[in-house]
Amino acid sequence: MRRKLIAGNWKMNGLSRDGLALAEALAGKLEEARLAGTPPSCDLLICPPFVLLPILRSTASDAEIAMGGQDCHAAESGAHTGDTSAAMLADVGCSFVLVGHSERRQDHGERSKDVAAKASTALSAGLTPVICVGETREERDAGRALDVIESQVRDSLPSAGGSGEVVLAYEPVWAIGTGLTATSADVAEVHGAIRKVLADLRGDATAQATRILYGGSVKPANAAELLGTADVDGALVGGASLKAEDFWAIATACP
Ligand SMILES: O=C[C@H](O)COP(=O)(O)O
Repeated sequence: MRRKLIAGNWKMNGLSRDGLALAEALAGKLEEARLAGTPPSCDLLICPPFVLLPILRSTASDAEIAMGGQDCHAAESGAHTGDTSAAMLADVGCSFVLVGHSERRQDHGERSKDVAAKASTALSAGLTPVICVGETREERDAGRALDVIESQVRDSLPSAGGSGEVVLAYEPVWAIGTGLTATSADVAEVHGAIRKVLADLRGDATAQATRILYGGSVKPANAAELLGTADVDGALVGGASLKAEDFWAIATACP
């Protein structure tokens, strides 16, 4: 049984006071729910901007909210101005890191082989990489969505020698921040295809144990349907993760 994971990607939003207020509001909701004997049935993860991680560390860890970075470098350390290593993320309390988000692929020219290298370094640092994949509108309209996603999964997974949990996140690029979402049928088809690739590469047991998240305009209003879709093991939430009420409503929509 895969426990659902609701992950908030705050992207490049919020100053320290905003981040702290958001984390504290979430922690408060969790505490209330635990005291009432109704804790959410999912794991919670927040991925704030790098500079907020040390500031949020104790609030997150006291509330048992996992923290993740939004990216890491593929190298362990060295002359990489402006970059952050996986070990640095672990050092400030992260247990996850997003890799290969479409905004990184678009804005920074990251290719799947770069994503695989980052995922591999993340595993070595003891982090769980959340490997993001997804097709563009043009690719879907051309009937190439499944091919594109399958090849992104194959090429973005760390080498088979790497051990440790990975999480996959399917985010159709055209659904990110647009208010558009894939239909449940499309999501089920893509998630099923991703699980098949995982089974092919890593075997059935690993494929069945691996969480595959959906991302792209997940909101309180559509969360229950998306989270109830076959092979959907959680959500990677952007805009709606910036409001504690909305993120909490998504978390509590987990079946
Ligand atoms: O990482 C999160 C995704 O890019 C989804 O963002 P969104 O929920 O604002 O569409």
